Amino acid sequence: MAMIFKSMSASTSDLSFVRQSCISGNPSLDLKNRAFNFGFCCKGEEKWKVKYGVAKVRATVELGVKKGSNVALEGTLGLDLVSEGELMVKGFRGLRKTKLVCTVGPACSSLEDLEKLAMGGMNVARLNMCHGSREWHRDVIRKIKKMNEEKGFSVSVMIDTEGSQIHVVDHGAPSSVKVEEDSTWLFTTEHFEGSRPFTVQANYKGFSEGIEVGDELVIDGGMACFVVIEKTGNDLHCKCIDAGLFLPGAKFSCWRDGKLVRRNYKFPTLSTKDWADINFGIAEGVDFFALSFVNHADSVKDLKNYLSSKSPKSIKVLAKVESLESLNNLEEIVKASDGIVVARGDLGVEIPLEQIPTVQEHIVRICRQQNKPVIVASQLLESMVEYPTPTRAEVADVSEAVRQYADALMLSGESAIGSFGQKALAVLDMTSSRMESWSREENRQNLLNNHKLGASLPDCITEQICNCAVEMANKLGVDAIFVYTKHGYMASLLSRNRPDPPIFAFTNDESTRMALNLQWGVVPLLVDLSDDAESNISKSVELMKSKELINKGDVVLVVSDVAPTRTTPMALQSIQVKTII
Ligand SMILES: Nc1ncnc2c1ncn2[C@@H]1O[C@H](COP(=O)(O)OP(=O)(O)O)[C@@H](O)[C@H]1O
Ligand SMILES: C=C(OP(=O)(O)O)C(=O)O
Ligand SMILES: [K+]
Ligand SMILES: [Mg+2]
Repeated sequence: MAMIFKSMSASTSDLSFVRQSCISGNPSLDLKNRAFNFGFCCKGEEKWKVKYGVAKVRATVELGVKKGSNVALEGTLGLDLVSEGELMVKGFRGLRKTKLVCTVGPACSSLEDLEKLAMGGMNVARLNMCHGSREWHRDVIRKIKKMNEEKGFSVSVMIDTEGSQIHVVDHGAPSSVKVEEDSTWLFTTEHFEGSRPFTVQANYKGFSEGIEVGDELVIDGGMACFVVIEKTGNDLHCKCIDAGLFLPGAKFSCWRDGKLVRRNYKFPTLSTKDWADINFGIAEGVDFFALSFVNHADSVKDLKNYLSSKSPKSIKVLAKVESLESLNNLEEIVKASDGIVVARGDLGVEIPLEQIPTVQEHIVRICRQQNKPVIVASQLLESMVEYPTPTRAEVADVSEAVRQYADALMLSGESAIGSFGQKALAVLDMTSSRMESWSREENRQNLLNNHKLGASLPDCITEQICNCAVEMANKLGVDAIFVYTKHGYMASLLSRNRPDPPIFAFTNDESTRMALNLQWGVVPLLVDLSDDAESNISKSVELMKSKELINKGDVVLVVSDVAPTRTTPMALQSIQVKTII
């Protein structure tokens, strides 16, 4: 029995719903009265396929999917469920290039919610070790891994360290507290239980070192502002000069004559707790560490050295740029890291808010020059923590990050504690897809400057091959780029040029696959690769064809890199253009 129906108006999530239900063998799949804008056919009871671009004929059907049938996991293509679904529905050009990171918190930590986020396009799940117990995080990581394994998702896991920073541990109230103009407050390290009005407790004894009478304390980048009126010992007596709010765990910066006062705390970038969290991450097999409050490249190098001796798999290290110091050492930090997080939350405490946009643009540019993935983070859709729609300004901010060709966007509180996490993810998805297609139409990637990376001849050859491959792919308007990669390097060099078509990166290394989830425009696939490059190419083309992911007439540009062997004693890097017949 073959069923075919074709009709109008629905979204990818409907398709995802259908696929998901098939995989979990949900017999109560209810397709009645649901309309779709893609064709759909079910051959026999167990197999089904989706084709895009078919005629619009309205119909409703019921699907007889056998309970427990394993439809999406057949074959060995190693393409994740979500990319496959998107590709079928939207075609090559419809694949979103910008990657999406969601912070997992109490609002989205159930298996069901994690699956919805994965379906909605979450590429990387971030766990912030500032919050929650290690047991809580372990439970979430295991759920994600189980979901990947059993349902065909490919969501990477990132652990974000707590790091050390001065903040307020108590301000006399359990949640936020209002600060009225002219009210006077005591900032102290004296430990007290319960609440004491107009008293805030700092977490570090030397918190007031270098602060003088007349200095201004700016809370959380402008939530409230105080002037220091008296200093007794380590304690500061302050008067509020700009009313606002004190949030739990608020942070502050000190200003004198309109300039930030730099105070030299000797906090280690990685505290004892952070090292314990890193060991925990290694044991749980996470894919990324995001290192908070990196000031120098050395702390990144230390962690990378530690991981190379202690972790059985490759784990990438991202540096979070969120201090003034890190901006001064930016190039060295970018060079030492596997990627960067523009952590605008804390950055906004350390530098004037109005400088954030230019600093962000600068960091994104440096990262692309150095070929390192970059995540733009914090407050992208902050109002969606409470409301179901974003502000127009937030949508404009997201669009700007996409226009700058950042690799990834990140949700924090929106997904961790917000009531509309899935909706916020959908806003990122839609907004980035729209800006990407506009950028393609405008040919904006021509504006990227092609910074030369390689010094040695082999490196220069690889880089040139990738630059030229992208130029060719764009000019020829090919449907897809295929690349075969062990460590992801060639895939990243292609991604750096922000090509029009998607980059399908075939790798036989699971950690490379998970790392590439963060890279702009790359769809990673886990496959068996042999030493024979030609056979790898023909096998993957055949597999894609058999799944009707590529069709007759499609043009694919293939970039391959063959290491010398005993029989062919020379390295061979090539660009081939294949027309599918
Ligand atoms: N694992 C967690 N458990 C509880 N709350 C969390 C967790 N992760 C994040 N949150 C909440 O989400 C908010 C936003 O997350 P994030 O931006 O990562 O942290 P922060 O605001 O501390 O920098 C946090 O303030 C916190 O209230
Ligand atoms: C991403 C950030 O770090 P965290 O949420 O851990 O403070 C930030 O400060 O913007
Ligand atoms: K953190
Ligand atoms: Mg931060």
